[in-house]
Amino acid sequence: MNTASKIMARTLKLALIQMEVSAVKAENLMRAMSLVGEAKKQNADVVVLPECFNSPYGTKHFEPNAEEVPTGQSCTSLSDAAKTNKLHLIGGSIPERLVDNGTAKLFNTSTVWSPEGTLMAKHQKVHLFDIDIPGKITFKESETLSPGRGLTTFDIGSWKVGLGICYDLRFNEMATIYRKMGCSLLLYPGAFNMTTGPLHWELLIRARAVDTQCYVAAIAPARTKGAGYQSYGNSMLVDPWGKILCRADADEEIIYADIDLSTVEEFRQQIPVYSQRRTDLYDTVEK
Ligand SMILES: O=C(O)CCC(=O)C(=O)O
Repeated sequence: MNTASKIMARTLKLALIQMEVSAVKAENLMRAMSLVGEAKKQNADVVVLPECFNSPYGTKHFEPNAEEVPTGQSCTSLSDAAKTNKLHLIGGSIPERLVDNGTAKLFNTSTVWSPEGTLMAKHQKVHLFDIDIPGKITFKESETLSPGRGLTTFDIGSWKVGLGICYDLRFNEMATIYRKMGCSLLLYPGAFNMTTGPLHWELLIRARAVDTQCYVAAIAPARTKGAGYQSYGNSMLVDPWGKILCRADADEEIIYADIDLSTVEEFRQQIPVYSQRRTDLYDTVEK
């Protein structure tokens, strides 16, 4: 996109990078940057990395890999990659260290970079992943992370984009509010696991798409043999009809799809559920 068309772009080519993540941060950063370069060669306008792309996903990895935003090493790499390749880059997520009222806290944070390399937005995961399925998976992000306190949108061309991280995908109220704020595309870097992934990942992504009448993309790390947390993978992009436009399997892969604002507008016109809502009987509160 040139500068003029960027302002009004109604179609975008998205690249979702389902990358393999190792325990070595420098390796992950190099790998991410090289995959962003590969996506650029395929003419991607918007590139999205997975949740926790700079370190393995797991509570013991958050503190040693945490960085300040936007001055840390991972943000510097993301800014450079966006600027070098002249594209919008959503930096999956990283563990963020932030001193809040004199107390150091950690967040699971996604950063958004403009083609000039500037930080456009950051989203701190709002809903922490605390679950307990006996004999299957127990995970408590809140042991080490603090929850974000706000929702996050940003604009690319004519698109308003709503951002969430992984467990945020389960909360339809958040997606509904993004729709009410004018979003047409929702992005969820995420890393579902082998218990919840097979049953819920596709179901939730398609449900959020049909409910909000938005394009929805979810971007996972590749599944790595021997890793403590087995990512389900299966990154995908779904259109407002709930149709899967592209989908990865478990391994490292970049998947691509074109999105068009006309599809959003037509679907909303043809099945106009938003104007048919009985807000006299119910509503989603937007504070
Ligand atoms: O909701 C799930 O099943 C998985 C969520 C998750 O892995 C996360 O929030 O990082």
